Amino acid sequence: MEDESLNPLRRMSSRTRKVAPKMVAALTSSDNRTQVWLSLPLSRHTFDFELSGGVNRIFELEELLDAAAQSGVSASDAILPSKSSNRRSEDVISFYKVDVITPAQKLLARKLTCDIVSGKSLLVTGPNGSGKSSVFRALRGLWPIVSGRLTKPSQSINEARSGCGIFYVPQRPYTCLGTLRDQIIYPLSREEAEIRLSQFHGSDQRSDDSTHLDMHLKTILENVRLNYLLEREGGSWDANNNNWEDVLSLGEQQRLGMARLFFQKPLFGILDECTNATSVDVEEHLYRLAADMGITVVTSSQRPALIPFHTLELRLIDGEGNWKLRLIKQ
Ligand SMILES: Nc1ncnc2c1ncn2[C@@H]1O[C@H](COP(=O)(O)OP(=O)(O)OP(=O)(O)O)[C@@H](O)[C@H]1O
Repeated sequence: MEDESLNPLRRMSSRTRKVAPKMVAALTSSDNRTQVWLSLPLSRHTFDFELSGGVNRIFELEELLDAAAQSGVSASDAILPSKSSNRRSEDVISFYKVDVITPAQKLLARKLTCDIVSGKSLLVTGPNGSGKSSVFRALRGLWPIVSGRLTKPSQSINEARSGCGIFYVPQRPYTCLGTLRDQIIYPLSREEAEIRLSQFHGSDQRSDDSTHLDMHLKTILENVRLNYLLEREGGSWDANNNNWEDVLSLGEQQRLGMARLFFQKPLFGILDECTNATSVDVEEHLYRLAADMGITVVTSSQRPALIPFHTLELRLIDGEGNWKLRLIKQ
């Protein structure tokens, strides 16, 4: 277990935690970083903590600046950890010096350092076998982080959006046993989905929740251009097909995967080549929807058409540990 007393950032007072990002911001825009840090007004009470935390943050900042210089990205815009003083840990996925290593001990990304901030989507690119999916495996916790630090929003319900923090959509979504409705609300049960939906709208309309849910799902189905599925099932959400995987094409399954994303409406959507079997125009439409819904996407894809939907590109160069960050747009 981590000894909290050894971590100066954890030892900071809540006031200091609020102030620290501002200091880092001030530090960033200054040539004389240490001087700017120490010139901030600090009360006697918190000075020791702030100084020890500050020294560590200076070291971290310098390492991040080095990483930015190596990667050719404008550090202030892309990878600095706390540019906005308002940023909450729930609003960012942060890789800090993470070594992405396969279970066979092959190093795919060395000291990966990158902040994915809410509103700034990331596109992960690279040749076959370079480690794109592996970065996602590390992000999902399927592979342990043995070196470096990965922080991300909790999966639990986010008080601001009533959705989950992160939702993962794989290339081939799992089709569950059950009704057409179940295919969209998976992994939630119908009751959980009804509760989730009433939370989305902050409503008390529990009496007609089931109708409300089905109407909402119909809109989502239309959005992912699968409304004909409902018609095909005679308009019944309770249509129960035990072999959805055999009945649906891969492109349809992928659009169902995106329907799940839109139902969950998370802060971050992790999209692992999950639209590559759809046509480019449908794919673009789906990404526009995600942006309109305020979902920040982390995408693995080789399709150039998706570049404009992202702020940053993480390129895994060779599957030998080398990577590069590129700012696509501000
Ligand atoms: N469980 C595993 N154990 C050992 N090696 C693995 C494992 N999973 C993946 N790898 C290896 O890690 C490397 C990166 O795989 P990954 O699936 O991340 O590549 P990718 O960039 O997503 O490839 P593609 O573009 O083909 O989907 C490959 O050489 C792969 O064989």
